[in-house]
Amino acid sequence: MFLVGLSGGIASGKSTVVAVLRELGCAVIDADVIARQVVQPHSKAHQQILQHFGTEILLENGEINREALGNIIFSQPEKRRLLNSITHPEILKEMLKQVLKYFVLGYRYVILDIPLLFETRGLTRFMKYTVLVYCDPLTQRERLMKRSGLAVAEAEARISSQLPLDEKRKWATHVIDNSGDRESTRRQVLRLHARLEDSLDFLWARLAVGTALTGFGGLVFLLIRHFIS
Ligand SMILES: Nc1ncnc2c1ncn2[C@@H]1O[C@H](COP(=O)(O)OP(=O)(O)OP(=O)(O)O)[C@@H](O)[C@H]1O
Repeated sequence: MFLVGLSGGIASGKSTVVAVLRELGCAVIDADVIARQVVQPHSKAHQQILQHFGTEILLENGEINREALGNIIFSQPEKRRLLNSITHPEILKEMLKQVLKYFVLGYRYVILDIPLLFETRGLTRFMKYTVLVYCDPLTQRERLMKRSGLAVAEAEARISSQLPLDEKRKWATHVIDNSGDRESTRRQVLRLHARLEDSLDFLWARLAVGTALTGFGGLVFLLIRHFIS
């Protein structure tokens, strides 16, 4: 099995692409969903966040007020680092669990949908391939304005607060251009899926685990034979 990182920019079409991949039966791990799960009440991260940020960042139902927390870390970089040091290990642990689940289930590849994949260089090291869901700047702005009911200036401000898609494009091994209609995007996703399914890269992980299990089994066998003889 191998890992494929997927990312894009605001309103570039990640959800649209992921919907097609899920429809094809692909294994997709959504980092955003996991980031929400790991801070649910009674979790380790929830308790640590409370310890460091106080009860004022709680909603009435006990959940973390993401907007309030977002405002704090936006203006205080050291708080952002603190929050990341609490949540990132938990997110990675959960992702790893899900990757293992899909490995056991026999999937050839797993897609990790990670919003800041290209900004977090350390992560791309673990990906065999990286996919950028691209959209030309004008279309991206138009779709964002329509979807979120924003004025031109607001949409531009949100887009320019991110690393430009043309910059991310340089880092991606595959690009899905979602500037056209949905059908064109769908065709590109089908082609990409076919290529990834046909790739023999998945064999390396199976071979490595197979070799390790055989080695471990052999060791156990030798130990048993040693102790009963
Ligand atoms: N090919 C397309 N043609 C027309 N509209 C599209 C197309 N792709 C996406 N859209 C629309 O553009 C908007 C953004 O798409 P989508 O939600 O897939 O992007 P996203 O990258 O997941 O966004 P975000 O990360 O900001 O939530 C949505 O309203 C969606 O319906």
